[in-house]
Amino acid sequence: MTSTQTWPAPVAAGPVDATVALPGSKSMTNRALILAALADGPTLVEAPLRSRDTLLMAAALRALGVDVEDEGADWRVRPGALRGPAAVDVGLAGTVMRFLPPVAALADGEVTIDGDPRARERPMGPLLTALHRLGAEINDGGRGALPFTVRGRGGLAGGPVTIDASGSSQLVSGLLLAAPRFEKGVEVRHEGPPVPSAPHLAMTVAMLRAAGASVETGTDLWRVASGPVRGGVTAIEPDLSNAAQFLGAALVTGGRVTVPGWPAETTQPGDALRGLLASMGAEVTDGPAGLTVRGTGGFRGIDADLREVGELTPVLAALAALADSPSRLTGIAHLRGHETDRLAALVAELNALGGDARELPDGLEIRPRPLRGGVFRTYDDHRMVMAAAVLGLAVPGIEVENVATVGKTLPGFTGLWTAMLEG
Ligand SMILES: O=C(O)C1=C[C@@H](OP(=O)(O)O)[C@@H](O)[C@H](O)C1
Ligand SMILES: C=C(OP(=O)(O)O)C(=O)O
Repeated sequence: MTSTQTWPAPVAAGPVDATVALPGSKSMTNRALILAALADGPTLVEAPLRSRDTLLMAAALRALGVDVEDEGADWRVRPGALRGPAAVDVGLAGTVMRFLPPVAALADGEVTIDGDPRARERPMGPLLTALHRLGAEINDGGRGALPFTVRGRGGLAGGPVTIDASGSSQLVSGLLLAAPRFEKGVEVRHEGPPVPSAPHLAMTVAMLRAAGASVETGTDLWRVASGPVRGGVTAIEPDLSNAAQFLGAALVTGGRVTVPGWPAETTQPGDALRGLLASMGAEVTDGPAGLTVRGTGGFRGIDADLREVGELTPVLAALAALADSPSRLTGIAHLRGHETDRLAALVAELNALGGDARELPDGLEIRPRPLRGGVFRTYDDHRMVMAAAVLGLAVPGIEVENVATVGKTLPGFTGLWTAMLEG
């Protein structure tokens, strides 16, 4: 997925004025696929995201015996008897590497699971230990990381388990999503520093309940009863985290961007953009046309705890570098285990353009300074491409390395970006 050519991030010629329709949510699409694979009948997944992360999930489920077929813009999923032998490639998708192994443990046969070199470094051990305690046989050579083999026996006992999910909420979501199919369901208790990404855990619970599962929650506690998973129709919302760079463009250029189809109620963390961009000085309005963000001229930095919405950090950091006052983004130590060490990558790339960013133990401090053009490295991280594009609106001469890596969640990004700038 790498290319040696860079992408010249376009400078905004003036205030943007655009409506940007966004493809489906990665997080909802990959949860919908897992639940559909475990259901007792077919599911129509409406308006799913088609990107590297979701195509890898679809391929992984097909390898286990699930039928995932295009039906126009939708996906029709027909569950089958889960079976190995199978080889699964998770790429660099956290959702695939954490949601698929519990499903593999329900299969009959061996499932080998591997991914990109960086995926082998992302937090995984607590999930493997938990699965082992719940009755799975996994051979990971003692590494607690990819690659590993799940020796599925056609079912899993389940029951109570304690896990340290401070490295990633997905370690919990993975256990919960497959749990209706465990013989005893599951009771997951978290022990350790705080679990990040609370909205994503709420999304897991909401989507399980919508599929008919019985879920109880407490503080750092989730209980899913054993029982059937219903098929039917699951509509995927637009990806609100992928709205960040487009709405941010309104702020940077003093323009206006509308995202149609913004849900009135949602568990997506991107919904927090409304408050975050407003506190930077944007005017945010909700109407029949969608969510509109208007930049009113200059904009200020923020002091924000992003623990719940960590995936918004790269774009917010780019905005912070262009703001009128300093920013502190905290609660995000776990971003060191994302697609790349995002704290280190953002500091390195902002400072290479003349910026003043530094790492905090759990975040970033960014002081706006005049920036210059240069090559912006993206570390196989889709959100580094998005951050670079935001900077490029105001800073001439930014050349984005390996722009294709944005296809992890938004393959049409450069087209959408150019169309937004053209109005
Ligand atoms: O469950 C999910 O769909 C996600 C959870 C979050 O992971 P972490 O809790 O590891 O940050 C988020 O950053 C990721 O983009 C998607
Ligand atoms: C952290 C992210 O992805 P993943 O699902 O791979 O964890 C992200 O999309 O910002």
